Amino acid sequence: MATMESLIGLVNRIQRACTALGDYGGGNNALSSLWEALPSVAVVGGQSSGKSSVLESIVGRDFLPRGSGIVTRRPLVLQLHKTEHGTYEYAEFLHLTNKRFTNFSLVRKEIQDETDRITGKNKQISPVPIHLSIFSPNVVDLTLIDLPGLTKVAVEGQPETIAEDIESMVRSYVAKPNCLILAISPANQDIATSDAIKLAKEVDPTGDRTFGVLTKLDLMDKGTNALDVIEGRSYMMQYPWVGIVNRSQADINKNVEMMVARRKEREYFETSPHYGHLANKMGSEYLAKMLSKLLESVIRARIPNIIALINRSIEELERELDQLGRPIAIDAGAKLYNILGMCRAFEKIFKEHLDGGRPGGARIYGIFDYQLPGAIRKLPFDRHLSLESVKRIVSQSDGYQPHLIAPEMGYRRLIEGSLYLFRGPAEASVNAVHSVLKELVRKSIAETEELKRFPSLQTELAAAANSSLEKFREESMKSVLRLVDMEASYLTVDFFRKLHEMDTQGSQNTSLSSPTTVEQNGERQFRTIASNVAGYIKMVADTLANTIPKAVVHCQVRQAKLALLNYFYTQMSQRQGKHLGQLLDENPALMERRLQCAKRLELYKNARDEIDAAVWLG
Ligand SMILES: Nc1nc2c(ncn2[C@@H]2O[C@H](COP(=O)(O)OP(=O)(O)OP(=O)(O)O)[C@@H](O)[C@H]2O)c(=O)[nH]1
Repeated sequence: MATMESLIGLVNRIQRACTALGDYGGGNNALSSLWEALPSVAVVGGQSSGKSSVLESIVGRDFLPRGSGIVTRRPLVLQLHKTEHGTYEYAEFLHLTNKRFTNFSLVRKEIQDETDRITGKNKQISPVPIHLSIFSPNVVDLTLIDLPGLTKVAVEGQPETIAEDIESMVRSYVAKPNCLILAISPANQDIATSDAIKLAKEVDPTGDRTFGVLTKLDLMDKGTNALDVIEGRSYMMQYPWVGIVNRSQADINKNVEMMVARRKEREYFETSPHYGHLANKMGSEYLAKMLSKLLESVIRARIPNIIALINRSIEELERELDQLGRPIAIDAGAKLYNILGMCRAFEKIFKEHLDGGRPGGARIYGIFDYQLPGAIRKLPFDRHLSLESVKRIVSQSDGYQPHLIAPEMGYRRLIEGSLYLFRGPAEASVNAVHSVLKELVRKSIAETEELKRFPSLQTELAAAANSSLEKFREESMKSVLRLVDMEASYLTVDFFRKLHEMDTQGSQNTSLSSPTTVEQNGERQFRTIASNVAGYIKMVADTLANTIPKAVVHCQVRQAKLALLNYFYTQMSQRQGKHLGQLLDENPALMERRLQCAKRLELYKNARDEIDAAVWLG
């Protein structure tokens, strides 16, 4: 397995990549978090407990912002890289790649500026970490996360909820099972009041991953010492407590060098009557080495889980990318190819609706089987052929000369008037089929998976299809009305010949029946006319009930199947790449999702390669 440097360095590299791609754990990503699986050391403590001093002492440099109230307002991921003895020290920020800081007071300023860039000057906090790498021969390979101090009260400019906000941010780090907790408590306060220990007890009740550090031993009241805590009698932890003596505020004000401070700290423990026997296990240098060894062993133990998470995430991300579809190619030819491919996918679904593979087409045939016959049956022929109406129309048609035999003109007027009524059902059939076809276009677009990514193409495709359907409808309307008009333009003579024969026969029988008055004769003749016309209309109705569907299917349904997008295809083939690209503008949220998935997939694949390489380095 890899050496300590390569494993911690490996995790450092993966952590930096995670943050760069927006994965800094905390569950605020819809995507799984690799960060959360990476072991890290979170530095937790109450305000002014000495966190920053411990960090600076471990690094051996003055580089953290200081001040009253809350200074640390964003997590600072501090990645320490041990370099060859004698090499110069420098720092780099993830957000300022290729810029090396050798002046560490500028590092402090950059931390302040970068903090303000996200949180603004109003002392808010933010969970977005700042990544700072320090390369120095005076450090060990180690990653520490400096978190805002667990504060008690808001100061000027901070929201009342600042204490809860900080605690929930700190919790989002320390609650992770892969996170080691460096709990900083000042020795000059009762350990029972330590904010850090209280929180650690909650998230790590067995103390498996809590590391106790006691600062400010030099500030304890004369005649007192912290041996009860340090030797585990006050609060037993899995790992032994480490005592620290950092620079006092006076030392800081005097700019006492960190290296000098480290030496003073060593001397403090070596000469201490209380801690002399523990001197080799006290102080910030020992703490750093021990933390580094502990972090390396935790990483080593977690590598299999990390690899499993990475492989699982790669599969999930590749599956999602397949669903989201790959980015469309740049050149016009590829764009046109993609567009035509999606149009054909749409047409296939549309035809399946019409031909029975999908449910839509049955509605069209329902129009011919139920709606059209029903509409014809409801036509007001009774009213049009009432005795009164027949009398009126026949008389009007005769003019001053009553008809001699059969009221030819009367018949024509009655039939024409009746036939005109068929226009309604004929038009209604055309419009009903048009509505169904439009609805099938809408449904088919919605059912075409490939189109989901391209709202503009969907809109353009729907407009083109509906425009074609409109043309087909106009054509169909002309055809069906022509069918109705044809019935009026030439009456079927045979029908009336047969009627005449039946009438002649009927009148012979009638002469034998009881005598009637002129009035009754006249009425009977009008009833006969009405009945004859009704019979003719029935014959026409039966004919139209068959011919109208034929015309509608021919002009609308068949055309929709054969030529719905012909005009659209012609337009597309004449469009330039730019216009084609406009059709392929994807839903921005979907593009963003694909981008995030692609970046996260790249991160996981790189991490897998890094881990494979580290494991091979052995
Ligand atoms: N004498 C002495 N002073 C210390 C020690 N550790 C920290 N201090 C002083 O305590 C004050 C707070 O130290 P910091 O390191 O800023 O504490 P902090 O927890 O980082 O503070 P915030 O991040 O601002 O909450 C500073 O004035 C330090 O000089 C120590 O071991 N001994």
